[in-house]
Order: sequence, then structure tokens, then C-alpha cells
Amino acid sequence: MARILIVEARFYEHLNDLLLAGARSAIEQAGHEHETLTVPGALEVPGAIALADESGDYDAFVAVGVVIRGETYHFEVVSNESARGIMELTLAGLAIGNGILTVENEDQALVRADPAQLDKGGGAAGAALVMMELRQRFVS
Ligand SMILES: Nc1c(NC[C@H](O)[C@H](O)[C@H](O)CO)[nH]c(=O)[nH]c1=O
Ligand SMILES: CC(=O)[C@@H](O)COP(=O)(O)O
Repeated sequence: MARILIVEARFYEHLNDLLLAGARSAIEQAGHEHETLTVPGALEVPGAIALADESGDYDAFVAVGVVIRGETYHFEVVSNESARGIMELTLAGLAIGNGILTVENEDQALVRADPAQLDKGGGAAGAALVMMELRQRFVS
């Protein structure tokens, strides 16, 4: 049984609850344990994963959150930099599934977060488990 840390950027609570439900369900169905760590926004997620990895307690990570376009360039900064940070950690060898939605409006987010619809939280958990298996296979 593996230990998976879900790191959630709790910026939109009702949407996050859906992403979390999907991620937790997928991990439980695969027979693994999970914990959840909450940070304020998507920009904090890569740093939180990096810090948590220092503990050596986790086999994989699932990032969840929602970034909705506003009026300014902030959307691009939050979307791109959170993804870049997660990708840098992935290329450094961590097993991470990225379930941070980057959308134009709340309707798009709802369809993608809902476990009964596109279930992006579950999808991100599935990706994390695949990367964990690759890590176990290729890294001693
Ligand atoms: N606008 C959104 C944010 N912005 C907040 C940043 O992520 C960050 O917490 C802040 O700049 C302090 O460092 N975060 C989201 O997750 N979603 C957004 O739509
Ligand atoms: C991520 C965003 O774009 C957002 O929540 C910030 O909105 P704004 O650009 O209107 O300040």
C-alpha cells in the first residue's frame, strides 16, 4: 500500500471539494492511503509538494485546484507558474498528477471537477499512480 499526498489549493471551496472527492475515490479504489495538505492557492502547490517530499513519507502526490481567468495577467502567472513548478518537480523524479484546472469560467470548472462528469481529480490521481509505478520500476 502506497502513501499518496493530495496537495489542494483551496481557492474555490465547492469546486475543490469535487476534485478532492474524485482524487480520494481513485486512490482508495486502487488500494492506497492518502492524506490531504491544504495551501491557499495554486502558486503554493509546487513549493508545498517540494517541502512535503523532504519528509520521505510519500510515494506520490496529487495536485488539485482551480484557476479561473479574471481580468488581468494574473491568470497566466498562476496557471503557467503552478504548472511549471509541478513539471520541474516531475522532471526531478517526483511522481505527481496535476489536477489544477485552468479555465475560463466556473461552468467549465464544474464539469471538469465533478466526479460524475469529467472527474479531473480522479484522473490526476490515476496519473500520479502511473508515475509512482514508473518510479518504482526505474529508480532503485
Ligand atoms: N487567482 C487564483 C489564485 N491566486 C492566488 C495565488 O495562487 C497565490 O495563492 C497568491 O498569489 C499568494 O501567493 N490561486 C488559485 O488557486 N486560483 C486562482 O484562480
Ligand atoms: C487567476 C485570476 O486571473 C484571478 O482570480 C485574478 O483575477 P483578476 O485578474 O481579475 O485580478
